[in-house]
Amino acid sequence: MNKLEQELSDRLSRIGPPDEQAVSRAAAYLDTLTKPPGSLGKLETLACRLAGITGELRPDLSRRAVVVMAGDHGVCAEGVSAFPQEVTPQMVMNFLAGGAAINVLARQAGAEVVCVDVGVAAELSHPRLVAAKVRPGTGNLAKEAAMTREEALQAVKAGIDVVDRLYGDGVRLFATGEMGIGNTTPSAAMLVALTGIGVEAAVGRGTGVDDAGLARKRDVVRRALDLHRPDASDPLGVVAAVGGLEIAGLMGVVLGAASRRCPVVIDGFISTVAALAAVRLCPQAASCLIASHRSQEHGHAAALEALGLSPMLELEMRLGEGTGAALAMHLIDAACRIMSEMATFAQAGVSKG
Ligand SMILES: Cc1cc2ncn([C@H]3O[C@H](COP(=O)(O)O)[C@@H](O)[C@H]3O)c2cc1C
Ligand SMILES: O=C(O)c1cccnc1
Repeated sequence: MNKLEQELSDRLSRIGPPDEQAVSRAAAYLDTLTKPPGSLGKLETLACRLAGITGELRPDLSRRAVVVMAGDHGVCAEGVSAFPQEVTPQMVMNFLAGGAAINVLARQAGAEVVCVDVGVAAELSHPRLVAAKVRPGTGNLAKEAAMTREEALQAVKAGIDVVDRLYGDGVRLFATGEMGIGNTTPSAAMLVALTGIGVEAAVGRGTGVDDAGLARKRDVVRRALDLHRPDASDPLGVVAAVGGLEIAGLMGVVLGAASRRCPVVIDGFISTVAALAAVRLCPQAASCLIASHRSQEHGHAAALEALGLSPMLELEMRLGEGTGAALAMHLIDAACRIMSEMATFAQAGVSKG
């Protein structure tokens, strides 16, 4: 085992199961509040999950960050996106200027946006950009490996490092976001490799490719899987062969947050595939995941199902960047406020049934 593998393995060994006692205490407390038992539905489930993750009934999740991992994709050469690759760095600059959808929705949710260059093809420099470029874009996965295993490990580490630094600053709630033109194609390839579902079920239109573009994407995914034959039991090998640098970075965000017992809100298709790969690497990490929404991207429902997650929102969104996750933070706030502000039957003098 080399140094990075050893470091990752040490980190994974720190990821534990949810605190079942805290879950039971939260569930019992919810039943003392002035409402029929269970009547707040998924908000109650969420309050219990937050207790299980953090070990606290009323965790302080006021410091929060959306980590937007950015990377480029060699597979864009196959014509798999409706947009050109230069949009990736352009959008990164938009994130840093505060003008993208994720900036708006994160501001509304009280979250900072932390943008990480883990593999943008162009050279970028900005005081607020986290510079962690592993390589300038992946290889074209239809013809060669997206990256080496060592590079995948470096990208995972970049995600863990960002979480560590933010945790040190007091951040206790994380969300996954990404930017990388072409990234629905490697995400679909990873989903097929990890779950065995059909290519048709995994590949969707991403930014909005037409029927010919969709057929090209499916063909590319088939060719890539034929070429690399990734092993589902080796998630690092899967992300290295047919994944993306920002996807590996998001695996690190999930694993880093789980190792700190912090909830991590999962956004759309790409983020969910990254979370699935992280959970395949470390099944215990599943307990820290909060699914935000179901995106319109064709394979997202299957990815959520593979994780056994039920999303809170269905807003017909298909953007990524962490936008659905930022919106779900409002529901996390709602669940926390229920636990701290609602009166009990005894306090309010309301008769229990
Ligand atoms: C302006 C713009 C902003 C975006 N923000 C996120 N994405 C989303 O679209 C890309 C994935 O779709 P595909 O695989 O079809 O390229 C990713 O960058 C994803 O984050 C965007 C896409 C565009 C064009
Ligand atoms: O579900 C997503 O996150 C998504 C869908 C399409 C394009 N980009 C992201």
